[in-house]
Amino acid sequence: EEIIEFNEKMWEKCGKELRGNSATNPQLVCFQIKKHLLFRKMEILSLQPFIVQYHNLVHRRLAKRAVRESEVLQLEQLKISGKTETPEKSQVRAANGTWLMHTNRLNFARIFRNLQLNIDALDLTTAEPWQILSYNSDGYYAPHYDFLNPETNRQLVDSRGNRIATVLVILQIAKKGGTTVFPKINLNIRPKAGDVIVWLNTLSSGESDPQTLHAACPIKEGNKIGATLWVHSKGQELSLPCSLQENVYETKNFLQEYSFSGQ
Ligand SMILES: O=C(O)CCC(=O)C(=O)O
Ligand SMILES: [Fe+2]
Repeated sequence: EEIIEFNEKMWEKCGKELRGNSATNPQLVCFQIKKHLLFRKMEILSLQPFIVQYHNLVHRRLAKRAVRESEVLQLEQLKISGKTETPEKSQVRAANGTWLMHTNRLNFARIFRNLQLNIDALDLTTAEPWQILSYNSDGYYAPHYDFLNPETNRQLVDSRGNRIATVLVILQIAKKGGTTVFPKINLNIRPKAGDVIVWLNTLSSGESDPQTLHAACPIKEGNKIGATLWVHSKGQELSLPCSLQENVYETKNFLQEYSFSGQ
């Protein structure tokens, strides 16, 4: 991910939750999605960039189990490598992290299948392994773009395309702080455990969308755990809605991939 220069001012929007207003922007609505006799709530937080929040997509109990599974994982990882004795500390990210194959662990596999069933506009198998992030007190993820710089990630981008979308599963929220902030569009999301935030990283031209700059705000109290899938474009350019003007998918029409009823 492309890290931009770190700057404390970027945390300015981290305080209270910031959302668009559907009274002034009628496109910011909440849909009931019907799927397999279940209803899901999908709320549009922003159209450009396209950002949605699925409410309670992952059952509380499953989220808890995945947290427990990830704790064991991190211990295993420490033992295996034998050198990562302290949490990864860097200027850009102060969190513990680990990679995990999509379906290698029972509960993450369940979550993966659940996501794939519900987010059917994206082929999640193109995603990099789960990136599990555990933020302790004072932990954060500095403002960055998930979209890769093709110059410095040539091999990955050439073989799998770029990271068109990010799927962030909130497994546990911090007591205070730890919101997901998009400072350039005045969005500061305080999700619940079990919520899933999905956004597209590109403009309809396929270029990186500069408005997708985002961060995990510093944790003030408690411990936040999230699991990210960075979804690559390869093989699904044609399954995304297209624009007649350009030979690329049209993110504004992404919505039409969903079947929904009412508001
Ligand atoms: O934890 C968050 O709120 C943000 C995580 C993130 O930006 C990422 O995984 O790319
Ligand atoms: Fe990110």
